[in-house]
Amino acid sequence: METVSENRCYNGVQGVYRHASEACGCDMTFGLFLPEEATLGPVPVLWYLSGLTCTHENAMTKAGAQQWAAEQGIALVFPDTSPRGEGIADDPMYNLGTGAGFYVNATEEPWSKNYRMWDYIAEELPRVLTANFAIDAERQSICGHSMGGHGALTLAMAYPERYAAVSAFAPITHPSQSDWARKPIHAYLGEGKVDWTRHDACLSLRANGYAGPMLIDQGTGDQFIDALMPEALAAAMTEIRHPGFFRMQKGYDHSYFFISTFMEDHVAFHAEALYR
Ligand SMILES: N[C@@H](CCC(=O)N[C@@H](CSC=O)C(=O)NCC(=O)O)C(=O)O
Repeated sequence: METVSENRCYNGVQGVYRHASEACGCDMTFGLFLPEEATLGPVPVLWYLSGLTCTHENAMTKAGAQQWAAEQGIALVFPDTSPRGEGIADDPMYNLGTGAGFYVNATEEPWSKNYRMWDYIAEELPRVLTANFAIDAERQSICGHSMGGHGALTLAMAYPERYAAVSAFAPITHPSQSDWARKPIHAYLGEGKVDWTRHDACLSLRANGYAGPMLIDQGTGDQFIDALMPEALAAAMTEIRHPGFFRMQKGYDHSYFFISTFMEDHVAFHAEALYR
């Protein structure tokens, strides 16, 4: 593993690292914030899954999460959103290919060789983190934004024993019905072949339930709200009587100004679940 950079940050270290990924068949870069407590022993970790067009860098530099994670003694991991680089399949559309892995294991050509973001996030990167850093694999929690909110919700619902809690900022809630997500997920997994109970949070919630803590923030001024379908997740949560928090935040859009405004709440929410 290669250290790309390390900067002191809120008494901890904000690092960027690169490693050869087996799951994605290429080098992958991720950001990792380690609080001061990591110098004494393994610390809990909060995953942040980013949205369309993002690299590991967007949330790391714009979400303002480190100060709250430092207060709680929690590590933050900022993975990339897709495999990328020379020889990796891509598409001119911003919601397919580079920056748009949608947290699935592609089965269709030309994507299946590299686009295995589900395995990368659920299997490979956790191993890399615990082998190289003071991270406690028994205390993980997960959040995300937009496409990353979809990833966080579906992974948390698939592995309820692994993640202490889930939260999302403006998640794509119902990808089987969303103009943003249906087409790319069909490209990766094949139209008519998608197990939507695994890759659609609303359908997963209805099919399998989810007992963990859940916090959703959605801006009322979000320019992409039609594709995100917050009403679908609110309905699914209500139907299964999930005791989660679903907050419509007046006037907020889809940007990192929205995310950074509510990041303190999300980190505190995960800390409560991780230290329970
Ligand atoms: N290219 C599109 C949308 C780009 C965009 O808004 N991306 C969001 C995530 S959207 C859902 O997954 C984002 O986080 N961008 C990075 C950032 O730093 O803001 C367009 O331009 O309309």
